[in-house]
Amino acid sequence: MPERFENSSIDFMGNHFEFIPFGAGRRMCPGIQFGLANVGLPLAQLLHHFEWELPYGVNPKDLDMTETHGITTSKAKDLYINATNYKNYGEY
Ligand code: HEM
Repeated sequence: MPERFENSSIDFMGNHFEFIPFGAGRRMCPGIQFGLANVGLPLAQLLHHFEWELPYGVNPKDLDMTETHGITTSKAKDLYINATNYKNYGEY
């Protein structure tokens, strides 16, 4: 639920312990800027170049968003989505 941080003053720079993806304190991740660039840029490219849709007949309300717990949190059930190149829509 990333939207829980909307309109919130909580940041990820190690000052608020409810959200520390890069750790905190003197052993905090030194690769934070490199890491952020390598999340933001590929994500922006994927969103820019593809149309993303659920497979035919799948209702968004039926998506199982159950999480598993480990070193990182991930979805318990795989998410299947169709990526269509924007070129097929004749936009470029
Ligand atoms: C989105 C990407 C990344 C995430 C989420 C991440 C997260 C973390 C976390 C949680 C820690 C432990 C901090 C602590 O103990 O308080 C850490 C440590 C570290 N990270 Fe990253 N990291 C990322 C990318 C990178 C990159 C790109 C580099 C190097 C180019 C890097 C290098 C390091 C190093 C060397 C440490 C150990 C720091 C120490 O123990 O003093 N990380 N990282």
